Amino acid sequence: MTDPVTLNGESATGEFDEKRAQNAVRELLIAVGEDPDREGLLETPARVARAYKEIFAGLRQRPEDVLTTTFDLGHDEMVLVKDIEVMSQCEHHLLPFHGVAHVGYIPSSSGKITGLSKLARLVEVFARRPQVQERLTTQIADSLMRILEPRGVIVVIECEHMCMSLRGVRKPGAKTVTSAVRGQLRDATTRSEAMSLILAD
Ligand SMILES: Nc1nc2c(ncn2[C@@H]2O[C@H](COP(=O)(O)OP(=O)(O)OP(=O)(O)O)[C@@H](O)[C@H]2O)c(=O)[nH]1
Ligand SMILES: [Zn+2]
Repeated sequence: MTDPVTLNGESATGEFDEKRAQNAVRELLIAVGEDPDREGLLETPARVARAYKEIFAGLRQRPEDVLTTTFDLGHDEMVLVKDIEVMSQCEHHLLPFHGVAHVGYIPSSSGKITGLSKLARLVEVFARRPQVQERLTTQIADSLMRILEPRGVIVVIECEHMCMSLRGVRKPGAKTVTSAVRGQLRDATTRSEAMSLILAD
């Protein structure tokens, strides 16, 4: 069940209307001057609808759904997963932005931790929505803080935006770096320890 509170906007439903998506793609093809009834395009509205369902699947997932496995290992020092591949869609142009996310946290004093893969799954939940990179970064950090109750969180994301490469200003290769730092990771020493781990090869 989708919890609208975790969605990007208050009136978003998270529901996927396949027929409506197909009609919209057909309309778009006509709008760009194509013939949606030519053979090569006959299946395109259905294919694009299925593709959109997949790339926006995060609208039907909650962070709680993926941060399920937690265990108390008594490890209360920093855990950092680096270079998690990010593929998201910019909400301004519905074009991809892609790159990597680095997600780290300092567990609660009881040592409550989650599975490493769950951090990558968490990135997916928020990446598979119409996004801006800043919100993607803060949503990951804030949901980790809320669900895992760690002493601190750091999320750094580096992405190239197709809307800047393919069109508009046309600057391929430009990277946008965003960060969200919470709790004890805001302290200068811990933060620089995390940053040196992130920057190390
Ligand atoms: N802050 C932020 N901006 C983004 C992101 N993705 C795309 N944008 C920017 O959103 C802006 C939208 O600007 P507009 O002037 O409304 O749109 P536009 O005429 O298509 O802009 P240009 O890309 O400059 O041609 C652009 O500057 C994009 O680079 C993002 O994740 N975060
Ligand atoms: Zn864009």
